[in-house]
Amino acid sequence: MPVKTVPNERFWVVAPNALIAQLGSSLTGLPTVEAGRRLAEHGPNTVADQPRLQFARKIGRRLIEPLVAILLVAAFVSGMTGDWPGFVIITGIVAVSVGLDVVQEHRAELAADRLRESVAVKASVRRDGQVATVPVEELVSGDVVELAAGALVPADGLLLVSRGAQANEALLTGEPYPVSKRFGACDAPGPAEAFNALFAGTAIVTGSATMLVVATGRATRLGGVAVSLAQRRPPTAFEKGLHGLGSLILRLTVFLVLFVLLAQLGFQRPPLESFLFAVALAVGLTPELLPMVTTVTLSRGAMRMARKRVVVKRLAAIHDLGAMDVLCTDKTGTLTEARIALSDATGPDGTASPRVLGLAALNAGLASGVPSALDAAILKAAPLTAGWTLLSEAPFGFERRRSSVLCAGDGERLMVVKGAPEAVLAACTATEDASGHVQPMTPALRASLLNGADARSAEGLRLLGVAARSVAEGEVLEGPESERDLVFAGFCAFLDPPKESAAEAVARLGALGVRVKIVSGDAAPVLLHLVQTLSLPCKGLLTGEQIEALDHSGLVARVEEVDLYARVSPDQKRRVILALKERGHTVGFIGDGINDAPAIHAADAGLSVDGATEVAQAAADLILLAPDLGVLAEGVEEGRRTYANIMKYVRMGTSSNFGTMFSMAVASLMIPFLPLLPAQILLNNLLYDLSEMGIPFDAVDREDVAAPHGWNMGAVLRFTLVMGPLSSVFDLATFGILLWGFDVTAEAFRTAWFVESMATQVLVIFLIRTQGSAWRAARPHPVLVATSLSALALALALALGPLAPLLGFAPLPGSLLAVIAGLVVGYLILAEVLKRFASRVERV
Ligand SMILES: Nc1ncnc2c1ncn2[C@@H]1O[C@H](COP(=O)(O)OP(=O)(O)OP(=O)(O)O)[C@@H](O)[C@H]1O
Ligand SMILES: [Mg+2]
Repeated sequence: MPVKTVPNERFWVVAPNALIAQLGSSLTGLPTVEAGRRLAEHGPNTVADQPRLQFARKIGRRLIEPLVAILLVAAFVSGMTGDWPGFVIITGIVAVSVGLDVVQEHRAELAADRLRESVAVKASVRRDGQVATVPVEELVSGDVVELAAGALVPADGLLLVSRGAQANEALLTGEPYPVSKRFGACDAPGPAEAFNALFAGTAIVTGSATMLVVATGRATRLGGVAVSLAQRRPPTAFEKGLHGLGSLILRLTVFLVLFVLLAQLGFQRPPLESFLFAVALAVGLTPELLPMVTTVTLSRGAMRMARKRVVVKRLAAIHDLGAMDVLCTDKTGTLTEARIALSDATGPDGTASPRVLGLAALNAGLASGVPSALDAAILKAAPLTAGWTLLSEAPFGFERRRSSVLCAGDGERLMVVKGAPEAVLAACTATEDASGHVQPMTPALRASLLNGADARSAEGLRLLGVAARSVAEGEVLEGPESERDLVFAGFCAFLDPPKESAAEAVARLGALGVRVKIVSGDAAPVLLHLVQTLSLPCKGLLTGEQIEALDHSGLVARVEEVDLYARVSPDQKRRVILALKERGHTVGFIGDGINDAPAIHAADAGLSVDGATEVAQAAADLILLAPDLGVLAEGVEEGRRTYANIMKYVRMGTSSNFGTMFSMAVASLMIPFLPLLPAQILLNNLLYDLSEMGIPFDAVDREDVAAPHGWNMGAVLRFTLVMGPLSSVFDLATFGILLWGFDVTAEAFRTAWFVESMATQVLVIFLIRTQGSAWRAARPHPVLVATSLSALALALALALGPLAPLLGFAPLPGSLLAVIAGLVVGYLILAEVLKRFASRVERV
């Protein structure tokens, strides 16, 4: 039977039964075979490109980069004019550098993708009449999926059942507040008003739902566009810095190259050769390996973090982790064991009360959706009494901090509410103790009950208030407004032991220059008790109420000295993060709940843990497979390591490489022939690039990981202004000695200079890679040693070996080689001395 799998654009106006029939499905879902067939026909439920396409696109993008395009033109011109060695070298260089770059980068990205897949989101779907868990990519239209609070909606679809479901559709409509989703007929003109439909990219924040999948992948409303928009983040300070440096180099290059070209033409040199020389200079000046070095370094960082059980979802977040100087965390699971157990249930008079526990169990057991940790603890202590049925419910909400059920059993109808003590007490008009003694609620009584709750919280117990009232036959639970006139029954108290290892982890982070702040929905006394038990170095306290009274600038003024935030709502968590960012901090946030997602998203480094709610995991950049703050300290060090290695490449590029190309430009104006042929410059550049392929693997110094760092343009410039000229001075000295000391031919001049500049450029990495004494630093990684030394050996072999005449090189006398060796050693000694001066301001 052919099924129409792309139905009506406005699918929500179609009656559910008709839509199910149209999609060839049923209430029990699709057969697995049929789902497989549809998956093969319509493709996976994803908006990302296939890897092969990405690869082709990457190569294409490289080839149209201006410099590469110019090189290809240059190769063509060389070929036309019969300069075959030039043609071969130029095309060879383009092929090798584009190839190396793309292959390395692509491999790195694939590896990172594989890691990411290990935390990919799964969906609960009805197949063959049973609920199965499949990766969201395998969903097809006609599937029937179950969605619980905290789930991301995996596709566009029609609601078949809603159990108090509310969705956050900010991505679709821009509306930040959750909207109610209900089953029923709807003739809304657009998706924003379609209360009976759910859309991919939005999230269920309360309640749960069953959905018939109507559209998947690119066929969804948000399709490719909005998803990628949502994933695009503003660049980090480091990325902006690199970009700024890139455009500075580009401008310098354009200036230098135009100047050289005009001067050459002014001297009436052959135009084609002058043009090629200028192009080669431009190629030599560009840090073309920077994207590759960045990606490979980051992806190696991601691999190493994976070994420590941290999955990196967004590669650049490793930098943010390294630059992070404030880490905000929620409490449960990171600072506590998250083994929540019921301690006791007491009536208003403080005596043990089985009735409170029974009511709490009704509330916890009858509520639909996944039970929360607190619910699970209640049900473990007191299983749900048989004979009660759920009539309706108002699921838990983090702003309201209460959850209610309306249920029937034992010949009566009851509304049972539980939640944060103050939130429950606010809706109570009386109290009732175990013996049935009812007392009207007075402000004094409420205050004394709250005081009692605070006192117990101060012992580290987590408290929930429980209240109920009987409900008349006709009355329904219409949502939070119905939670009124309640009779307070008592408290349930829970234990959640502090994690011993947390104290050490916080201390380690502190030693790395990362300040830890706790941002929790729990009550202030609980936080204070925790801080005391673990002796955490946290001071100051703000509660959600106090934050509510502050505007943004008021909060910005307070966040610096306050480390504890209690009873904060999801939006207030986000506000705290934004305020800290405004103070110039690089902020991390770690959390696992629906309530943490906005803050995770707002943070520079958003962190979550395995098993956290989907929305939290989706918002996170990094996911800890074990909820342990300790590995985070290692992640921070890893982030700083990648930064240090990328900076090695940047420093090399801006100083030694830049100096060499600069002196080449100057020399070309002072001598009657080209100091290096265009093809030789390109070869020089290619070998130099090869020598640096090992940088991402290199070890870094202790000092590089000791403190947070950010991009520092001043430091980069200072380093360049000291080290660049040093390299130029030695090049020009070589140039003088060659011309006046040895009176060499043009070919020998080029050979000598090629050898000298290769040796200085390649070897100086062993000095620049550390800011301390080269011989006392962490040992260079064998890969770096191998790439550097083999690039140098290859350079010497090409310049002095049998292929030399083909490349335009000539043999050199031994005395000249000895002089060159002396110059190289002199340069390295001076570089080692001057680098300290050059990088002094870099530690700020
Ligand atoms: N299932 C529930 N039913 C009723 N009330 C609840 C429920 N879950 C949480 N609450 C109330 O809402 C408050 C805030 O929730 P919760 O403590 O989970 O926030 P949080 O910010 O995630 O805390 P933490 O920092 O401990 O992770 C709780 O202290 C409790 O009073
Ligand atoms: Mg939490």
